[in-house]
Amino acid sequence: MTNLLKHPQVLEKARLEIDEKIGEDRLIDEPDLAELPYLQNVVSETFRLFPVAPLLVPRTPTKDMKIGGYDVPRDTIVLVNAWAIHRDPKLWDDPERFVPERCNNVGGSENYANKLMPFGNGRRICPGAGLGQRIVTLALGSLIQCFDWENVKGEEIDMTESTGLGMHKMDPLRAMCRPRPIMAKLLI
Ligand code: HEM
Repeated sequence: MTNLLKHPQVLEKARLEIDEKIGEDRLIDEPDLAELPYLQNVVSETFRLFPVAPLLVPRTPTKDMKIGGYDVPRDTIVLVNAWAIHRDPKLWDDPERFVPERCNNVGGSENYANKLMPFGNGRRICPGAGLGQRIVTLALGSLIQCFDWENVKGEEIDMTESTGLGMHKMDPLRAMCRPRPIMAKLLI
């Protein structure tokens, strides 16, 4: 939601997609997500720039090994910096910019699994990845479908990130929302 308020043109595009595909007669539901590729891209691009677990989960190799040319003795604590990989200019064009369109190729020919890893990667990848991605997308889609959103007048959105194992905003988001007509239609 913070990224959407920072980029109103993205919010508008996501709202148009929802209005066109779902309409005003019913609420967005889980099976609809397949028909909402732009909304999915918004979530993927948010996970790229702001991965929930920026260092994934610490792992330790069970035997001596080489990783990326470095000798790593067994039992070493290995951290994968997904945050840095997600912002590596060798992997992404203009990596600091929030551009959901760049995620159009997820699942396509480009090997996203090796560079977009908000749920980790390989054998120990998050088993709840599909569920987690769907829940976040459905929650965001519902907020967009049901409310008009805008910044609190006169307030700049502070994007400073917290430190720690999980990433959240230092300064919680404050935003204004107004119910859209669909709310009156469905609730009354
Ligand atoms: C947006 C939601 C979620 C995010 C961002 C997320 C992220 C992650 C990450 C980064 C890891 C570590 C992967 C690695 O070390 O390479 C992980 C592991 C794990 N996640 Fe999730 N997760 C989410 C939702 C869920 C849900 C809904 C479940 C269960 C229903 C779940 C269950 C697990 C379990 C059991 C592991 C440990 C896997 C292992 O070590 O083999 N996660 N998750």
